[in-house]
Amino acid sequence: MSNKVTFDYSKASQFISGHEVELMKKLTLDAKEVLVSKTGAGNDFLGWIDLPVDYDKEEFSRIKKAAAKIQSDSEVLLVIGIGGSYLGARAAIEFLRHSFYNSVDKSVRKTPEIYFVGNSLSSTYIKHLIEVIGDRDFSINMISKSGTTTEPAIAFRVFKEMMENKYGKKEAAGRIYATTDKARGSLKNLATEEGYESFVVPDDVGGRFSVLTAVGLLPIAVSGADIDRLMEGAASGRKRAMEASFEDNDALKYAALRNILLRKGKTIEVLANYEPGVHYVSEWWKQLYGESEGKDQKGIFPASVDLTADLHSMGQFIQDGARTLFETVIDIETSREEIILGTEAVDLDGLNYLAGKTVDFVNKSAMNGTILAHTDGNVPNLIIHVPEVNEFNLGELLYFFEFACGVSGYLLGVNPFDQPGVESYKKNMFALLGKPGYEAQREELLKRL
Ligand SMILES: O=P(O)(O)OC[C@H]1O[C@](O)(CO)[C@@H](O)[C@@H]1O
Repeated sequence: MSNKVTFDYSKASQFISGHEVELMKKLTLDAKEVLVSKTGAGNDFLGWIDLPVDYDKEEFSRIKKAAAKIQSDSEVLLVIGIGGSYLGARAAIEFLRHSFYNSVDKSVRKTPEIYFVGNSLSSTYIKHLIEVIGDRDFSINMISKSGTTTEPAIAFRVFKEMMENKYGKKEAAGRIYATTDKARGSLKNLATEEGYESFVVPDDVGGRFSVLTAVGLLPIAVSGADIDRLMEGAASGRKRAMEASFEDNDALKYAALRNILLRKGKTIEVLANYEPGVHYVSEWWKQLYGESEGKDQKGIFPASVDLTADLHSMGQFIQDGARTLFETVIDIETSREEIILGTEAVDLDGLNYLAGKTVDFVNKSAMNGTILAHTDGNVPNLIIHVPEVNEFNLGELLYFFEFACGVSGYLLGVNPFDQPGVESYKKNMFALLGKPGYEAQREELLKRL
């Protein structure tokens, strides 16, 4: 067992031969060169590559100070944001902290409850969250790179009003933290006008690559996780991705393997986990790969399953449905907690054969059995081994996925750093809402409804 996050395609050997990897190696190394020399499409959005070793130290220490203040004066933190301004923080907190973070006793958690909002337009969700906050002290971290995204802007309007009613405008301003562009956008203007403490999403870091900026770091720090170790892990992931030869370079091999499989008709990648705490890492990964690669009528559709739960729902399809899938399993090698099964005097549930074994042994047996079953069902299985759950390993894992994504996008022949397709629904929504400037589209759409 390695003490690093590693990529393993040994279980896919019946689907991919050595010479295919050899042929893809050259293309992959070329794609890596395009990425690191910053000569490819979207090269003005490559600030994430060096972030783990070259970040704003002054801002990093302000993030820690702000986190300490929120921990000391708030029972609840609201994190308002969507997509890349939401998923990284949630992924990290759910991965690193208690499975029942918000409901476990404060003496165990020791930090504020953290709720995410502004990632839907549900008035029910917002109203219920207002009830959860009740009359407790709270702070807001409003996150939007553009500063104009509708979902978080709507939530912010509601919770800003709630906060100003509770504390008055001046004290409320001291409880609102804005993470946005350094100069542009309505959120930046509002923050300057109202005097909110502000953190920057660098111009050259796109939303889905921003988890290691203040976007992710402030909420993660409030949760009590160690952001220094997170950055150290990412720096280690960066060193390996930038410097290792192809044979020792897990990020490059992952990019190569998924593109070999795509060219064999495997157009869907299912990211599978066996730990509920990994669920939001998959959600973050789906945006990373979906927005980066799904364009020009190309790409691998990123899907995810939480196992073993989904073996009892989606398992049938993975085993036996259309053979357009490959699976990438995130294997958390060492469970954070251990439960040893006891012996029953009368073996009514028939589980005495497992007495003395750990629940994680059962989980790993399910995982290993499933990898073989799905492989037998002609679903190539790739595996990412994570030795244990900690900040360092998460940093390595996040960077591994980001670097592989950039390389994979260039292998596919797309610009991995834009997302033109997300504008279409926005235009229609603005037209239907009656936003000034959208009058002509509104008439057209109303006729079609
Ligand atoms: O941080 P912002 O500008 O609110 O954007 C949130 C998300 O919305 C998108 O722009 C898509 O509309 C994503 O790329 C981004 O992560």
